[in-house]
Amino acid sequence: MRYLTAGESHGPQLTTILEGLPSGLELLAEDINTELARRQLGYGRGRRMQIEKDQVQILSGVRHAKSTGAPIALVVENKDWTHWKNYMGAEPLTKEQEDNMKRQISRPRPGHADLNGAIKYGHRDMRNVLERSSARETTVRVAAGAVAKKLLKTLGIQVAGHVRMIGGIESSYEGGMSLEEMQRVSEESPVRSLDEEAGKKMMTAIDDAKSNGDSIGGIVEVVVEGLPVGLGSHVHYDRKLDSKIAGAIMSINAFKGVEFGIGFEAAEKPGSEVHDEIQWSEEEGYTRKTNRLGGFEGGMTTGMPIVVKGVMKPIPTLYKPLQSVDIDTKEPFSASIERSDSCAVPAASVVAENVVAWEVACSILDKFGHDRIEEISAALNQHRKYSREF
Ligand SMILES: Cc1cc2nc3c(=O)[nH]c(=O)nc-3n(C[C@H](O)[C@H](O)[C@H](O)COP(=O)(O)O)c2cc1C
Ligand SMILES: C=C(O[C@@H]1CC(C(=O)O)=C[C@@H](OP(=O)(O)O)[C@H]1O)C(=O)O
Repeated sequence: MRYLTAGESHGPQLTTILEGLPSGLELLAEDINTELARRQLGYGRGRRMQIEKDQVQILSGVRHAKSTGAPIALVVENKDWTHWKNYMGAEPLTKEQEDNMKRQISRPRPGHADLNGAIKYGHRDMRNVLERSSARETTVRVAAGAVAKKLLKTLGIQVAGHVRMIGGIESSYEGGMSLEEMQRVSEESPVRSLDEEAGKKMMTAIDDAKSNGDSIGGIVEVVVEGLPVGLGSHVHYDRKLDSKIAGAIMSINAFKGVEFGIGFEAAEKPGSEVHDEIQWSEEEGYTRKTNRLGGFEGGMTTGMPIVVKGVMKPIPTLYKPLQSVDIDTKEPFSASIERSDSCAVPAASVVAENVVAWEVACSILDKFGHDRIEEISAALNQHRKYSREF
C-alpha cells in the first residue's frame, strides 16, 4: 500500500489517495472520523481546534461500506478556509489583493521550515512554505492510518497509544494493561496519561508554560499487539520493519527521536539485562520471557508487542518571542504570533498510533497478499499455526 497527501493548512481541504488496500474490508466514514476526532483533542491546543471539526468524505474505492480494491480518495475540509480565501486561492492575485498583501511573511520563525524552505524553493513569501509544513497535514495521515487500523483490527491486531511524558513529568505506567484498557484510560485523561496524578501535573506544566509564553514537548508511546512472527525482514536494510516505523514516527512534525523497548537505556546495561530469553509452549508457541527489545529482533517482529516511543520537541511558535532576521530588510526582529498550540503531545500520540498502524498494515500485506481480505486472513491464520508448531 502507499499513499500521498496534498493540501495546505489554510487551503480549502486536505486530500489523500490510498492505493493497494485489498477488497472486502468493511469501512465506514465513522471508522475514520473517530480517529480524526481523537487527534483534535488534548490539553494545550490553540484556538484553531475550536474552528475545525474534522470529518472525512470517502470519494472513491468504497462501495456499500466495503473496499473494492480500487484507490481510495479521502478528503477533509478546512473550516478555516473561509477566513483565508483571499490569501490562499489558486487563481492570480487581483490588483487590490496585491496592494494589500498584509499576510505576506518575510520573517522566518525559529524551529519551523520557513527559512530553509524559502531558500530551497525561492519563496520571498514564506507562507508558501509554512502552509504545507504545518502539522495540519497530519489530519489526512491519520485518515490513512485509520484505514490501516481497521484492516489490522479485522485481522486481530490492535494498536493503542498514550503519553509517557510532558515537560519532564513522567507517567509511571509499568505495563500489564490490555490494549482496550489502555485506550479507554488514556482517552479519559485530557493529556492521554495512564497515570492520573502525573496527568494533573502535566496539565499544570502546560498551563505554566503557556502563561510564561513558552511551550513544552514530551514522549508518546505506541503499542501493537496480536502480531505474527516475521513481519519485516533481516535480508535488506530497506525491508526492516523497525526502521520503517522509526522513519514514520520521525516524519511527524516536531518529532526528534525514536526508541523501541528500553531503547537508549540499552547503552548503560549489560547484555544479560537487555536481551529477551526465548521460551516455547503448545498454546502460545515461541514467546520471550521479557520484551525489553520492544518486539523486534533482526528487523522482524518477534510476535511480542511492538513498543515504540517518540520524542516531540516543544512547539516552536512561542508567545515569548525568539530572535530572527527579516529576509527583506535583514534587520533582526522578535517574532510575533497570532495563535499557536502550547503543547500538542497528546494529539501527536494519536498521529503516532496511526502512522505506526500504516507501516504494520503494509508489512502484513507484503507478507500475506494484497488482493482480498479473506485470502489475507486465511494466510495469516495459517502462518500463526505454522509458527506455533515450528
Ligand atoms: C499535532 C501537532 C500540532 C502542532 N501544532 C503546532 C502549533 O500550533 N504551532 C507550532 O509552531 N508548531 C506546531 N507543531 C509543530 C510544527 O509543525 C513543527 O515543529 C514544524 O513543522 C517544524 O518541523 P520539525 O519540528 O519537524 O523540524 C505541531 C505539531 C504537531 C504534530
Ligand atoms: C491545524 C492544526 O494544527 C496546526 C499546526 C500548526 C503547525 O505549525 O504545525 C500550527 C497551528 O495552526 P494555525 O496557525 O492555523 O493555528 C495548529 O493549529 C491541526 O492539527 O489540525
